Amino acid sequence: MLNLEAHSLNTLHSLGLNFSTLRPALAALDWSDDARLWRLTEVHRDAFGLQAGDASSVQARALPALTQTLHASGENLCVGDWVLTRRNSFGDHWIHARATPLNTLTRRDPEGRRQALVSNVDLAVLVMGLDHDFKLARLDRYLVLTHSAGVPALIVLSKADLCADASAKIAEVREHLGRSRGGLLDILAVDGNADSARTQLSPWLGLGQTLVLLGSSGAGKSTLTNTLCQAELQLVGGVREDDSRGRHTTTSRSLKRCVGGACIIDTPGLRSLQLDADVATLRLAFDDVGELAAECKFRNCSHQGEPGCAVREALSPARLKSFQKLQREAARDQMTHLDKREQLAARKIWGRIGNAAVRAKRGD
Ligand SMILES: Nc1nc2c(ncn2[C@@H]2O[C@H](COP(=O)(O)OP(=O)(O)OP(=O)(O)O)[C@@H](O)[C@H]2O)c(=O)[nH]1
Ligand SMILES: [Zn+2]
Repeated sequence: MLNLEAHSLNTLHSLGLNFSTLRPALAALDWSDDARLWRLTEVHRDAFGLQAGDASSVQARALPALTQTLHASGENLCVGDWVLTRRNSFGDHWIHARATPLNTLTRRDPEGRRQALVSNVDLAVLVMGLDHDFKLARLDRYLVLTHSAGVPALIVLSKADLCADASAKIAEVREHLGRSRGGLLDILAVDGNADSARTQLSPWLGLGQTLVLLGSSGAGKSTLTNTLCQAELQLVGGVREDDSRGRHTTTSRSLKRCVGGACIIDTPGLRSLQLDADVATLRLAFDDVGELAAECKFRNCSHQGEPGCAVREALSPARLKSFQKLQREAARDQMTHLDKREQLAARKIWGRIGNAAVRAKRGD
């Protein structure tokens, strides 16, 4: 039975609980034997950090039965989840249930397995530095991630204090994204160390909101988190001067409460973001391509050079390149094991033919 008297709604709201939308998922859980509701705020190797509405926090482990059930459906516990625990006779907390999340940002790990990064978020803040970190193709990729999860996104260009003309950079991003909407709310340029960053982001920092900061290592996520929380909560790492790459200071996702009342999940910089989006999802995320494609001369236009291609005409070449790259990735991920073996075999044959041709030319 849903036992929320024990957890004052107000305090749970301060942890980001949206009770009206999450109620069905919570009601479906096993609340027997004094189960307690927590928000999962940290993921460690074999334990989870949990916070309750009254600001108490504990370390807990997940019951193998829960982990296995989630695993079977390609899911895993992640920061942002709402979970129930019970204590055993030693007083240890064990997670036995998880409320089905309202949304989950998911990627594929290097082995191709689905990996939930964060769940139940209201806004994804895509942080990109106005130094060597600035890459439009990365934004395209992150926007597919957020769009396919149904999470609105805000682009925050950090290190504006190091950039001679931050407004021009905002304009560059706007031009690149063209008429794409894709759940993008705004584009800001901030100095992550300055109080003004807090003011700029204040419309999104209200009580009950959960924000997740995403971006590469050294982009300035922890710096911004500290400013938004007005405290030195996160270790801030240096950037290697030669390439502005960060040092991966943040090693796990964790949830902080910021001054305006919102909760902020800072994530470690992702070295690679392999999307978990199929070709159809990708088309939805690139709504600008879909819209323009309707105006192409040929209905099955591949936008690779056909005459009368509205996509090539109106879309920025860099955005089209992103779309085509991500489309190839999605198609490859969608291939069956057998398809992949066949493709590999074909590549080997072409490789051998190529080598033979080279040898013949050299007269070996
Ligand atoms: N001048 C300036 N420096 C910044 C700004 N934001 C971050 N930095 C610096 O950039 C470096 C990396 O910042 P972090 O906040 O640790 O980057 P991160 O994205 O959290 O990196 P990971 O934890 O590795 O994912 C630090 O030396 C910061 O001081 C900014 O807006 N202006
Ligand atoms: Zn076309």
